[in-house]
Amino acid sequence: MARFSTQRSRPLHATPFINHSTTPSYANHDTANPSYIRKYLRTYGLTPPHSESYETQKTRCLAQLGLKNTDIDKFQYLSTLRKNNVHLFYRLVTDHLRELIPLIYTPVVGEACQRWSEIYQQPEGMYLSWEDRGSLAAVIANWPQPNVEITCITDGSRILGLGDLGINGMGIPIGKLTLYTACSGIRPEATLPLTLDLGTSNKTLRDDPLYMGSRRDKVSREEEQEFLDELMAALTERWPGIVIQFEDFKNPFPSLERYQNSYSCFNDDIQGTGAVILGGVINAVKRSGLPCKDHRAVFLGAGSAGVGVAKQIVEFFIREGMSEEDARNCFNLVDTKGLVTADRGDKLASHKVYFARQDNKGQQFKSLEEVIDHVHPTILMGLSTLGGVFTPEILRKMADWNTAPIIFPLSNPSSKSECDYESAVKNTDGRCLFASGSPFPPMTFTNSDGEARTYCPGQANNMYVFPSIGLGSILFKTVRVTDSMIYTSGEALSAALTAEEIERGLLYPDITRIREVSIVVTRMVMRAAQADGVDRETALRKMSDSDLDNYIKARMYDPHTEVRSLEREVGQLLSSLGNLSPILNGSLPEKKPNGSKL
Ligand SMILES: NC(=O)C1=CN([C@@H]2O[C@H](COP(=O)(O)OP(=O)(O)OC[C@H]3O[C@@H](n4cnc5c(N)ncnc54)[C@H](O)[C@@H]3O)[C@@H](O)[C@H]2O)C=CC1
Ligand SMILES: CC(=O)C(=O)O
Ligand SMILES: [Mg+2]
Repeated sequence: MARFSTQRSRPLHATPFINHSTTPSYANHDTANPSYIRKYLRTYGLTPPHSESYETQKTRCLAQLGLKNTDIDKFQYLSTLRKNNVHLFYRLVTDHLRELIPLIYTPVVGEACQRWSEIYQQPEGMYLSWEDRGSLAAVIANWPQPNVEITCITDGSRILGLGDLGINGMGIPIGKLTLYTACSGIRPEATLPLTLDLGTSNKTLRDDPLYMGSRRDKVSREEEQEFLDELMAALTERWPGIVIQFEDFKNPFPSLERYQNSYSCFNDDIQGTGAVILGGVINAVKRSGLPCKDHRAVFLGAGSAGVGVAKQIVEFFIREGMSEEDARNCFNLVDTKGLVTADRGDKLASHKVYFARQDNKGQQFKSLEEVIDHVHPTILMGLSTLGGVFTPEILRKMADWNTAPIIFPLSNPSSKSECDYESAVKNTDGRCLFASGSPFPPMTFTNSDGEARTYCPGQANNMYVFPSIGLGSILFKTVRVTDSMIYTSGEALSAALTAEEIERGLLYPDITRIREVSIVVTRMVMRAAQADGVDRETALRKMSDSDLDNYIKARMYDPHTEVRSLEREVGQLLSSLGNLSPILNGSLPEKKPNGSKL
């Protein structure tokens, strides 16, 4: 009798039943599997006998999660669940996005990275070291999943606002890729978390006996570039068309410039952040009642995120009818030396030059307070990693000068947020248009007119766009990720709010709708790719919007239907062999080569 093939057709490429210690167990021992599936998977007898419902599994998981005392315990519980029963993990996450995203992503992933050496339990993702240069393709060949479609790469040198954490930054690619799966349905086995061990400037880590990376100081910029050149070639050689997301590199501008026209890649901190903040700002500007030309923005932080965000908003102001010069003049960027001006006396990093003020008449403004008093901003953005720096005094000034001040403290994790929601609401009498990088809870507040209501903060985090940029690029097999694809993702996000969400005063869609929003944002990203001629799946071009939405939805991994589709596929396979009934009623007719009768 023919042996059953273990290969199944998949919406996105996959080889499901590889059981390798570094990958989640796709041949999972799911207690929901009916007995004939267990027999097919050869897991019969390896799990408790009763085939239980997802509701029962969920009850148990949530109860176990509830028994964990700390956020890190919860983070670890969820990591283990992802490893042991990947479909159950994603069923749980997609059903409880609001509660679970903060545990698998910011803020808790920040603490997890800080304590990675201490809490490490199991391999997830790949580590590539400086010593591996020259052999990166051979090391990458060790990754057991054959059909990777997207990778997220960090060198750990700027993890959230927590500085250089070396290879302990691995929590970030894992967390980001988990969101790719949860939010836009890229199959879990098609994702590759990648951390580069290129040394660390963090001496405390190098001296820590538990640290698991190399003890060398960070390699030079030239060495890093040489390494990345080899890495990009090796990744695309093994997985042609792979989408490559750069994450949390200190000064990632040179790499983006170097690779963006020759690979399907993007930098999430510059571009993803730029797009997501664009989305919120489009809505906030509308809500503020002021035309673009009357806005004045102060950005604390002129790094990857600050400059990336400012550039996207300049583009928005231009599209709203302003000249580029007028649009650029709405922006005032502040770094450690104060307001970025052309005549400040220091050599500006090249990414800051575009925004250097020329109209300061020789005057220099050294502190945020001085800049604020000089500019009287309508928009205050924080991308500085400086927790609490938007003081009550600064917030009150924003409220004095503006009917609806736009205040976005965007640094992560929560401890680095430039202010919290409560302070922003209280010090602006509830009038601020607010969004933060890490989540804050809603609050009730009674304003000076005696009106009490519930206020809901926005979460302005690139998680609203990168999953769609990635999925759109994968589905269209784009040759590169264009500026227009990035801009369009933010614009599409801004338009994705429902009437009810607008009524509630939200600037971003409710997080519980993220999968639904991702379909629309993905479609718009694909349309932008199509307009730029960078798509390779040309058959999709002719689809109407609704057909394309249906196509995207059908291609998205859905953990809830995964067990059902497995049942269907096994059923079809067995019935096509004309041999269904003996399997379904519990016994395979022939002895298997490994001696098992099951
Ligand atoms: N909400 C979101 O989706 C995102 C948030 N971020 C957050 O933004 C923050 C910054 O990220 P990057 O721009 O990539 O980092 P970066 O290191 O490139 O830039 C940080 C900037 O802050 C400035 N800065 C630092 N200390 C300062 C001080 N004492 N006074 C004035 N300026 C100071 C630096 O001069 C630099 O311009 C991080 O906390 C990160 O977590 C980054 C990407 C996405
Ligand atoms: C969200 C993100 O990418 C960051 O904080 O770096
Ligand atoms: Mg980041």
